[in-house]
Amino acid sequence: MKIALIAHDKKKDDIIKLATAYKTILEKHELFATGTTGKRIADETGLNVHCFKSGPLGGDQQIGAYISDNKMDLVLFIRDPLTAQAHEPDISALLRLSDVYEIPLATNVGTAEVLLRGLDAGFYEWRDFYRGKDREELPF
Ligand SMILES: O=C(CO)COP(=O)(O)O
Repeated sequence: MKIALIAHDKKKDDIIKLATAYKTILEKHELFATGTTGKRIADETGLNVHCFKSGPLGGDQQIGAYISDNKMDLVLFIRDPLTAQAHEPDISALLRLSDVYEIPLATNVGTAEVLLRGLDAGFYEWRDFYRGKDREELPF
């Protein structure tokens, strides 16, 4: 599965803890991230992460493009709900596209843990079926 990992600045320590705790699950998958989040995860956990641009410079949009191309299976976006973000429209667009394409999306660590455990238990095997199919072939 292709997994996107994103965290706002005040949540970066939380996503490092999450990635460390679930490293044995995450390392079985292909990991993507916005720039700063991805660099920290790679440096601090040793996981292999493909880094897009930093979020404020277009990284959220790049992940959104992957979703719309049916090339992302899961989004773990640990958001900071208490700080205004200059690139809020990009964030909203990413969340919206996750919903448009029915991609499982966590916006906090609690949900991210449930999704990672569900992933490891095989709950997302339906994504293997739909990945690579054209938009017209999808059921939504
Ligand atoms: O701002 C972000 C997501 O909206 C995260 O971007 P960085 O990982 O580059 O800090």
